[in-house]
Amino acid sequence: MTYPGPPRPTRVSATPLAELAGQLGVEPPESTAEVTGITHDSRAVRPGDLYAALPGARLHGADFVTQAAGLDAVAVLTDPTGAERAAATGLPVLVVDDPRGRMGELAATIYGHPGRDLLQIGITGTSGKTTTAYLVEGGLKSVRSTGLIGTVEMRIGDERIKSERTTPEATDLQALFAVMRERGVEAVTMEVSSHALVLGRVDGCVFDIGVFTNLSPEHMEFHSDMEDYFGAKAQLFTPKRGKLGVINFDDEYGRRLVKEAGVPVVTFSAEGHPDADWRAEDVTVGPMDSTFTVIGPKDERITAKSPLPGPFNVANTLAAIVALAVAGLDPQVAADGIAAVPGVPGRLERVDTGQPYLAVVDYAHKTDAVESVLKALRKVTEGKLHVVLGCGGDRDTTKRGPMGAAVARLADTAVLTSDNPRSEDPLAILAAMLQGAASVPAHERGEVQVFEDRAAAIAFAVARAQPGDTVLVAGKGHEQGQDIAGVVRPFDDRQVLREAIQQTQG
Ligand SMILES: CC(=O)N[C@H]1[C@@H](OP(=O)(O)OP(=O)(O)OC[C@H]2O[C@@H](n3ccc(=O)[nH]c3=O)[C@H](O)[C@@H]2O)O[C@H](CO)[C@@H](O)[C@@H]1O[C@H](C)C(=O)N[C@@H](C)C(=O)N[C@H](CCC(=O)O)C(=O)O
Ligand SMILES: Nc1ncnc2c1ncn2[C@@H]1O[C@H](COP(=O)(O)OP(=O)(O)OP(=O)(O)O)[C@@H](O)[C@H]1O
Repeated sequence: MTYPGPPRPTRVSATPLAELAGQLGVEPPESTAEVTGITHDSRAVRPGDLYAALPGARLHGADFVTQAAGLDAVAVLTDPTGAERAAATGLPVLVVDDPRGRMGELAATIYGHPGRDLLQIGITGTSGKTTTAYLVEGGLKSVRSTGLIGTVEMRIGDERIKSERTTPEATDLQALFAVMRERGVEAVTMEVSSHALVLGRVDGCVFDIGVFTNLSPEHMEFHSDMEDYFGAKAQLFTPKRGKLGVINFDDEYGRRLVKEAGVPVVTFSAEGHPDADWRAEDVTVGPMDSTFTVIGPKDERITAKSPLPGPFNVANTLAAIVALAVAGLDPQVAADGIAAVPGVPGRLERVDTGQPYLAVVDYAHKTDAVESVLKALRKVTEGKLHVVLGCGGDRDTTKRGPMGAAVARLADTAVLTSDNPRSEDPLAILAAMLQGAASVPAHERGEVQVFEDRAAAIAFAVARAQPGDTVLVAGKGHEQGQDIAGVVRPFDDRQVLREAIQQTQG
């Protein structure tokens, strides 16, 4: 299948290859080639592109130069190990030690620094990036033409494009910014993952506002330890990447970031901490939303509503209001726009077929998120809490035990099941979760069941539900596939849950 890549701008002025060589500080090749685009993926090459042939963990882009040349790339950027293969195509080649680390700045040049014409708001943190991004976009919408980039989708105004990952590669990101600029977008809100910060995906960006939500153990297959993870996130709050930070004062790592950030910061506290610049007070948590008052540094008093349940969504909502306030919006206008957001796909998304109990799908797939969402639902459920949960394969293995323990402790019925086992044996993943569940003392533990088949697990949880109970299907959220042994089969928790409920309704 051809990888289509992201949308591309229709108007790009050509950049002489020699100018790009000058930018990289390498000898200009004997070529009059002019570059009108850039991609790191041979399948996405368009005529006039510079093809960045990158060394990867599995492959080397230089193995695909023939395809790139066949699609009319005009030159290749690569590292010394790819140089010979690239030169064999006859195309001019630019060689640098770290092409991945240089392609962001080249992409920004090739597309004419589109980010400079956009208000850029970047959101980072372990949990809450997607939710906060949707809330910021919702608050901005009534006053600016907006773009959104994140895990669920990319939006250019009203056009929606499926996302491949949380933060696109730099070549795709700069092209996307250029398309946004071309279509009159004024402000872009995007999620900035720690992978993106480490792998140079946001090179070429200087965010007007960076938002930090929180930090807890995650991605330990990628980061050596929490210091490394924190260091990656902190990059967004250096002059190279950002101008101003909006930081969660309730989070331990947030308070540390306040001291270590290299840019001015503004703090917020959903717990009403008096030392925070902006704080939430008089919080009333309802079953599906929360209301509160925001107190600002100049004694502003804003009436706010989080359109999603749970105390953590008060924090996400407050973060969004503060980000927009420091961007110059009237905070009450921002809060009103946010209150009207109809929901965020797969984030505490309700499935309602008229059943006498609450049924929700959520993307919680990290220990901290699982704990937050289960505690939040504990508060709103009138009856028992039945939870379906799995852990992904080929990802951070350290969270399997803690997630099993968390669900065993906080749910009345914990139904452990598969969640993208990928190349791993689903039963081995489940065994690790079960071990965690078994570590919870029997008197603190709910019923624990195991179903390798996710649809069977969902049906079991639904069969347990009584009027007033809550069924949570956690982990996949908006996702529409289940990766078993490298084959992605269609699977949408929302649909499977709906069908399971309907079956019980006869
Ligand atoms: C660790 C990581 O992020 N790896 C990314 C990296 O992989 P890699 O450098 O090892 O690439 P590779 O597969 O060896 O291929 C080498 C090169 O050959 C190129 N290639 C390959 C095949 C081909 O036909 N033609 C071609 O040109 C590839 O585009 C690549 O440039 O570059 C690839 C190309 O862009 C990415 O697809 C890949 O993301 C993988 C799939 C991934 O799963 N990343 C996840 C972990 C990720 O980035 N997650 C974050 C965080 C999400 C969160 O917060 O939870 C995200 O931002 O999404
Ligand atoms: N501020 C928060 N604190 C703790 N948990 C949260 C917070 N916001 C959301 N969550 C929980 O984490 C899940 C993921 O939320 P969201 O998608 O907004 O975060 P994310 O940072 O984009 O996550 P990911 O990196 O996994 O895509 C939600 O479904 C919810 O259960």
